[in-house]
Amino acid sequence: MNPPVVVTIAGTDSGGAAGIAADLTTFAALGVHGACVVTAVTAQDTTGVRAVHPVPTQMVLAQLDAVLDDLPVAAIKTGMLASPETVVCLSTRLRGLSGTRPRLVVDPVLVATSGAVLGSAEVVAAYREHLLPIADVVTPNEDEFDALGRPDLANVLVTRGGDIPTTNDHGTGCTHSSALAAYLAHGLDRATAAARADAFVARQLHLSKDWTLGRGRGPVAHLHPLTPGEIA
Ligand SMILES: Nc1ncnc2c1ncn2[C@@H]1O[C@H](COP(=O)(O)OP(=O)(O)O)[C@@H](O)[C@H]1O
Ligand SMILES: Cc1ncc(COP(=O)(O)O)c(N)n1
Repeated sequence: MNPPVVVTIAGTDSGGAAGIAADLTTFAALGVHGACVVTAVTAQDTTGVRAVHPVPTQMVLAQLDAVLDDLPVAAIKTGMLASPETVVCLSTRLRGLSGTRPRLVVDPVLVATSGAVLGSAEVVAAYREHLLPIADVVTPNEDEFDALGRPDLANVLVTRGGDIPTTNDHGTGCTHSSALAAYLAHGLDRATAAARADAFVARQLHLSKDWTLGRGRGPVAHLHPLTPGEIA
């Protein structure tokens, strides 16, 4: 039987903690086929974001069209969108989809765990006007919820850390929204999918809580360890 297909529309993180790396590894863990549309390349590590190179909006749309024209997409997750043009054009493309619309999870990546601002005021305005209204679920953290002007919308699910003591939490927001999209693609309702996504992130945070990778906020684990004999 075919696995459900989920697309992430997001940026890369050279440190492998957040963005596309987090999304595709989460999809693989949760039994969905992951496709990816890259919106920006970041030079980033556990201590912060050094540089951002946005992918031109036409190239973002070309990637998305290639996926949507060929694969039966059950769900889409958006992460870092990098430019207001990308937010607006993407929203128009998604709104115009015919047939059964994929479930849409919008993680409005505006502030990184390191504190770096990843979305300008123009990006915020474009989210509010174009993307939030068509999402099934929007998953801002507290800072992003504030940046968006605390929208009073039924589809907004504000995420708030948790009680696992760890500094290895870089990539948790991406992992959480990807897990939510994967569970929706499997057909779960929103409340169940959200609860399962919380549990999935907690499991991964447990795996990485004692790691000492990098000098800053280390990565949440993307591993799903096989037994030692299966690995090497
Ligand atoms: N320390 C933690 N303990 C348990 N769960 C956590 C922790 N940090 C994050 N999570 C889980 O990850 C989700 C996203 O976390 P959040 O800190 O809001 O993400 P980000 O700030 O990276 O966007 C939370 O809703 C929660 O389910
Ligand atoms: C490319 C990219 N996408 C998203 C995030 C946010 O992730 P986090 O909130 O865990 O820093 C990030 N730092 N980089």
